[in-house]
Amino acid sequence: MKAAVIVFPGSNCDRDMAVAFERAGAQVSMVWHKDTALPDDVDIVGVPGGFSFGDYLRCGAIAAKSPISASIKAHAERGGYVLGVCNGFQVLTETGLLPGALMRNANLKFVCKPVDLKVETTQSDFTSDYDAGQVISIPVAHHDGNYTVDDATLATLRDQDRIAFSYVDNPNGSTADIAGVLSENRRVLGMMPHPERAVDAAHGGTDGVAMFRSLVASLETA
Ligand SMILES: NC(=O)CC[C@H](N)C(=O)O
Repeated sequence: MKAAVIVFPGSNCDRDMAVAFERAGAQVSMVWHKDTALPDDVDIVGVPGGFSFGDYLRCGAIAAKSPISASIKAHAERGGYVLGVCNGFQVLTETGLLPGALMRNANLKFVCKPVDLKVETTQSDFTSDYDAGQVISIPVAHHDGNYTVDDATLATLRDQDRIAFSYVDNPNGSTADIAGVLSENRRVLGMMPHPERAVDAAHGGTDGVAMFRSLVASLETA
């Protein structure tokens, strides 16, 4: 299974995401944002966390205009998998691959701590190794994590079972406590918490491992 992890100026979780994929058994290439093409036969693109372009304009807005972003969009539009974490989730909303926007945290502060998440759906290759309703602990680290959608979009996300994770104790003001959402075809996941920072006992927890393992296992058998 082949993964590509995108590197923007200011990415800081790119290596962590690569290690998480590698430990789950994926072959990983790092792809600079100025490249125009993804490696051949890539199964999943990881859009990592960080502060791309210093968070100027809006978090993720400049990265969404990088040359590689058109290829990420094309990959998703032909049914390819994409995982966007934190700044990566912000990039995916800015490209239009996922609905909604990540606004400034409700308390206007940077929040950096492990949080409890409820697994809202197991109907995706990202979440199938968890149990429905399972509570997992995954770290957050952001100042613009306040996921905001209008009522009609929220109703669609609920009707289509596209809320992947919700916060048990909402740290940022997100609509309906949403921590992560899936695309309509369930192959693009964006989430503010960092599963790649929870894949080793030294991280203080390993609840992120199941996501990378289930992805690699399902993409290998696909
Ligand atoms: N860890 C991250 O990816 C942070 C994303 C973004 N820079 C924010 O603070 O909201």
